[in-house]
Amino acid sequence: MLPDLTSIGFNFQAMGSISIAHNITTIGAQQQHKVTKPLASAAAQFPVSRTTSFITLSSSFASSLSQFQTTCKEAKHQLYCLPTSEEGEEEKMGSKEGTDHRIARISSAIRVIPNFPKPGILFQDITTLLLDPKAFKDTIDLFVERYKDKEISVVAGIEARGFIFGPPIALAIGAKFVPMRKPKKLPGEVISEEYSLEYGTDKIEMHVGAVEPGERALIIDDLIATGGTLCAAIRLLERVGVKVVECACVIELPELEGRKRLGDKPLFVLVEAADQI
Ligand SMILES: O=P(O)(O)OC[C@H]1O[C@H](OP(=O)(O)OP(=O)(O)O)[C@H](O)[C@@H]1O
Ligand SMILES: Nc1ncnc2[nH]cnc12
Repeated sequence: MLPDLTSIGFNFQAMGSISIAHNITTIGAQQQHKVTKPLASAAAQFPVSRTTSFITLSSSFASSLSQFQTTCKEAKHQLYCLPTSEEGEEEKMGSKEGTDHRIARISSAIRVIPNFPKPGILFQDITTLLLDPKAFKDTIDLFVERYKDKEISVVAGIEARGFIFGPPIALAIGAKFVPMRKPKKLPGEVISEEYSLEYGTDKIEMHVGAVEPGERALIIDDLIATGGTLCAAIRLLERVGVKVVECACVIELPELEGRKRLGDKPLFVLVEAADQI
């Protein structure tokens, strides 16, 4: 059953607050994210569970309703709604409210494609986030705001999607960018680490000499699933004496418990994907 989003939006505005929740059992595959707890005042107001998803009631959401209808799938989710501010009004950089709006926009710009690349995988597609320059910029800004004063000299980006988010962050915080690539892509001498994935195994490599012992690194990727990729990246950097200050991803798949695999290495994410079933 498809919810009446127009009326939710109306009630929402009338209440002038975000403290409204609707039990809705149908959710579009495109809106299956929730805002992570440290960043969301909304999350603080609601008992956020794994089966909670946020959507943004915006004109872009409304216009994607027909697509929403075609991609709808049965899922036992509770749907919480965050209001969007008017264009231009949400630049309260650094304020909690401004941050929440940015996170909500980022979350709703990520598309979820079921059964890609294999049956049973809910693929978190960040290419739609890149189509929204505001959401893309907000993504980079949130990372830059967090890391600009942490004396990071290396941003290590993981192939392929870490190459999209890593370089603008590196430039903004005055750090070098080091690509961590799939096997046989780097032309120089490399060191490598193997890892297992949600769907297979792989290896990452880094150029010898790209980093110096004692440097402080931030590792960037689009997503953490099992955490195997990030663990391999951490091992690779630590082998050559680099301190990994933190790992950062746009999306976390919490049910795969990759965060646990990282042990005490800090992980910062912007949105958590709803359950992968
Ligand atoms: O936490 P994990 O279970 O290790 O999985 C996360 C990794 O999986 C995806 O990349 P993928 O291996 O699909 O490679 P690609 O970006 O080159 O397509 C994603 O971009 C991460 O790098
Ligand atoms: N569900 C998923 N979506 C996108 N990238 C992934 N990498 C591993 N699992 C993924």
